[in-house]
Amino acid sequence: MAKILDFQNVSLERGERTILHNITWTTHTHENWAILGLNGAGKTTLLKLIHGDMWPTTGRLEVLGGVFGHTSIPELQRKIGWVSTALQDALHVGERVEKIVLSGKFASIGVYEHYTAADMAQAKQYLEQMGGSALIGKRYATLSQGERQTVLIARALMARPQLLILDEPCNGLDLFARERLLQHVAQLAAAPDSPALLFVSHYTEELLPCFQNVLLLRDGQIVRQGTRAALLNQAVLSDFYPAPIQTATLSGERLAVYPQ
Ligand SMILES: Nc1ncnc2c1ncn2[C@@H]1O[C@H](COP(=O)(O)OP(=O)(O)OP(=O)(O)O)[C@@H](O)[C@H]1O
Repeated sequence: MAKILDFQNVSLERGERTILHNITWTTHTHENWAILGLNGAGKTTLLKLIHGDMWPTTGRLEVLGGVFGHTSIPELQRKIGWVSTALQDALHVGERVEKIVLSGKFASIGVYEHYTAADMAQAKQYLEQMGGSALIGKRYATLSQGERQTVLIARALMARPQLLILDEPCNGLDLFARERLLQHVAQLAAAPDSPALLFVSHYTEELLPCFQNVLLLRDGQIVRQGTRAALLNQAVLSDFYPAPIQTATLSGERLAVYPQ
C-alpha cells in the first residue's frame, strides 16, 4: 500500500517553544484516521505541516510521495482537500451553492475559469453524495452551518484530492445535523474512489467505525496511535486525558467520553 503520510521524528519549534515533539507516524491509502486531542494539543499545527503551510524544524516529512524540501508545495496542496470553518471567511458567500462547489475544481475561491457542463454535473453529483441536493440554487450565505459543511466537503471533492482533511467538521452543528453529516462522511469513506480521510475532533462519539485508526495527541506529542478497537476504551483514554473520565458505549460502535 502506498504511503499517504510519513512523519519521521518530526518536531516543530516556534521561538523557544516546541509545538510538536518527535512525531513518527505513517498512514497509507485506504486508511482513514481520526486525530483526537484537547484544545492546544497541536492538531491544527499537525494539519498545517501536512498541507505545507508550516515546515518541520527537524525530522523528515513525506506527504503523498513528496519529501519536504524536495517537492513542490503548490502541487502537493492541489492533492489535499482541507475542510474547515476557517475556509468560509474566504468564500464568496453570495454565490450559489453549486458554483461554490464548482470552484473547488479550480482551487480558487470564486469561479473565474471556464467550466463545462460535465463539471457542473459533477458538482451536483458530489452535493447529492453528501446529501445536499436540496441546496442547489440556494445562496451559500443563507445556509445553516450543517448545510455549509456539506457544501464545503462537496467543494473539496471537486479537486479529486488524494487526502481529505476534515478539521472539526461538526463544530456548530446541532445533534441531528451532526448525525446527518457523519453518516454522509461514512458513506463517502465506503465509496471505492474515496480519498484517504483525516478527521480531526475533540469528541470520541464523532469517530465512526470508518475511522479505523486513531492518533491520540497531547501537548504536541503522540500519546498512542493504533486501531480504534485498541484505543477507544476506558483504560487507554483514562491514561490519555489529564483528568478522570467515564465512558459510555453508544450504538454503532461509538464511544462517548465525559469528565467524571
Ligand atoms: N505560530 C505559533 N507560534 C507560537 N505558538 C503557536 C503557534 N501556533 C500554535 N501555537 C501553539 O501551539 C499549541 C498547539 O496549537 P494548535 O492550534 O495546533 O492546537 P489544536 O490542537 O489545534 O487546538 P484547538 O483544539 O484549540 O484548535 C498551542 O499552545 C498554540 O498556542
